[in-house]
Amino acid sequence: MRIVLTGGGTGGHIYPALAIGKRVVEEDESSSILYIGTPNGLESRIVPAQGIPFEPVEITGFRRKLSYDNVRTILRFLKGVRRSKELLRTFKPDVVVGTGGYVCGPVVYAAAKLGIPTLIHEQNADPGLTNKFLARYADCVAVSFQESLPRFSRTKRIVNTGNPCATNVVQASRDNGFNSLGLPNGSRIVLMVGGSRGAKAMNDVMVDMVPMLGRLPDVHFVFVTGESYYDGTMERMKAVMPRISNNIHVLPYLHNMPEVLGASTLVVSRSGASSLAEITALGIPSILIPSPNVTNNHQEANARSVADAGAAKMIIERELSGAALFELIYAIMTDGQRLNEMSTAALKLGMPQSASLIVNELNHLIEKR
Ligand SMILES: CC(=O)N[C@H]1[C@@H](OP(=O)(O)OP(=O)(O)OC[C@H]2O[C@@H](n3ccc(=O)[nH]c3=O)[C@H](O)[C@@H]2O)O[C@H](CO)[C@@H](O)[C@@H]1O
Repeated sequence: MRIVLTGGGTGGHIYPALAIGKRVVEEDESSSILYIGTPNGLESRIVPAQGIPFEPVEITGFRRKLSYDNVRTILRFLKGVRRSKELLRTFKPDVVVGTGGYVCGPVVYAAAKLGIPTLIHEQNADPGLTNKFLARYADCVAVSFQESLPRFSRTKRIVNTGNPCATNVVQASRDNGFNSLGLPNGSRIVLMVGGSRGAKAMNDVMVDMVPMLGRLPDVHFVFVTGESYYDGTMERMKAVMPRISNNIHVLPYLHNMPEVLGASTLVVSRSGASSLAEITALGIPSILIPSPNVTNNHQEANARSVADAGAAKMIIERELSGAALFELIYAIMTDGQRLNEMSTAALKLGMPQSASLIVNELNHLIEKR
């Protein structure tokens, strides 16, 4: 298969695209991938580092209010469409896949106008602006949450495929997760992580909880602060407890997140779409603290969907405190039946086969052409 992937801005748009590319190559080694992204976005570093050919297209986003910048954005969009058409005519893909972010706009639109089959993937329960615009041009919209199906009514085909990041985590080794933390297999782990960049509000609460954690002596707490917050958080923890106990493990970032997730009993997390797909695919009970700093508060919609199914408890950031979070962790970790019930509910939502479902859709689109 010759496939163009496009998506960018945050890891939340890039990792699903890469997971789809990985599955395409697993199914057919002779496949060729071209990734089209913005020249300065995160994708311009992540994608070439994985050995995938990358071509840039300049684009900026629309402002939600009427402004002169929007005129410039439209002109840049049209230029982006011309550039995308050149790249597509040269690469001659069988199919084009967009996973959200502004850059998808010109690329998927250009592909549709050239008659190349297109699929867009929406990660969030509340769809993004670019995907809403592209939905009427794409041949297929793949969503990750059941409740976003009605949000794409003017689409040729719509399917719930889940988020392909889920496929990566179920392939990972749980034993490696314990080993990498230096813990015996089967240790009970509470993993707390504030998304790919860390979250100050969650780090503040980690510090507040340090003196309380002795109440759960058989539990290991793995606190992931985010690279930029690590030094400050460590300093504050040491001020509270000069010799941090052996059951507290503080790390700036986890490069083997799928393995550590596999080893975790409970996860306390932001509710970014990929994180939720990973947690549910593994059937891990969770406490979700949505980031209030995202468009349309979409992390709360993501979290609500998982909490309503009984797989998670949600705490709104303004109601977050060390004491409140610890009481909830304590209640869940000391109630085996509740852990089992939450785990079963999470597994029901999880879609570990997501990447194959999407690649099947791509094969259908190509056959139909
Ligand atoms: C702040 C922000 O705008 N977040 C948005 C961003 O997600 P953002 O990229 O912040 O978060 P996601 O939860 O979607 O993805 C994070 C990814 O990073 C990985 N990870 C994280 C920490 C770590 O130490 N190691 C590691 O590997 C996770 O396993 C996951 O695969 O795009 C998502 C998809 O549109 C949205 O739902 C989020 O609301």
